[in-house]
Amino acid sequence: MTRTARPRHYLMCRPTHFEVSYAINPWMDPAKPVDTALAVAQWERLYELYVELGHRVDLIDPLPGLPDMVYAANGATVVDGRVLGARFRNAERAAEGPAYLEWFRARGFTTLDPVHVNEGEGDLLLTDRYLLAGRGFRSVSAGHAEAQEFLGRPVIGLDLVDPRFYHLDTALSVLDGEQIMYYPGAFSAGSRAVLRRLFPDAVLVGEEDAEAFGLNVAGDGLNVVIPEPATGVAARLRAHGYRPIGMDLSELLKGGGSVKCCTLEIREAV
Ligand SMILES: CN(C)C(=N)NCCC[C@H](N)C(=O)O
Repeated sequence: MTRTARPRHYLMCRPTHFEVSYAINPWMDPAKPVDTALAVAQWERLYELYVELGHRVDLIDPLPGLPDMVYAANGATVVDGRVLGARFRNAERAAEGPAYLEWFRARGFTTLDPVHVNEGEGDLLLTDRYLLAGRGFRSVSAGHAEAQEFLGRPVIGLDLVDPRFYHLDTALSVLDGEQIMYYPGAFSAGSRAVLRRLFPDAVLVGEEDAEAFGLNVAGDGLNVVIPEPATGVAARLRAHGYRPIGMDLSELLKGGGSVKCCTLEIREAV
């Protein structure tokens, strides 16, 4: 199958203040040392790769005291130029929502400051037809309803059941249009049945690749940027006509995030 790359518009946040000073997911261990300079260098390679691939990348200023702000995907959800702000479950990240929302407000986007918890594109992933919405660990069903009402896309709620895969974007990725890739073990039996029904041609990934954050990827329809250790995902993607590009984001993995987490997609009004 012929795949076509389409330039994307991303928002990223340099990990200037990155550290692991608290633990809100099973990957985080404040006792393990973090090399912030290495995190910045790895992040910069990701930024440069996006620019080389022809994507537009805007930057938001990192704020001291918000080490997880590098995970820009959690900062908002942007569809048709409408920006649904994030409301975080954990107090440690609460100030990130308003910071991201202000960035969009200052640039003239239509914004909504949400009432209910949703952790941006960490849990809300857009296909051509649906807004796939994770819940169970962070975002809640009322947050999904708020997303549907504001963004005008039908929400499909999906129950996450494995704490290692606490955000939807650790367990599922949208590769292009209606093509998704996911790790079935991260979902409840009912949600697996929903996914099979809606996406019979999905690419399925095993536990080892999911654990290597192989579903936390950013694609443009042809190129798919993936964490380097997810070699099984690379092979699956190649077999489906995509061009996987591996990146080393080992330091950012210590906070429980990888490629997709660092990448918020800005979908302008058409
Ligand atoms: C792929 N994932 C999980 C993300 N979209 N974001 C990473 C958030 C990491 C942060 N320490 C937290 O636990 O919230």
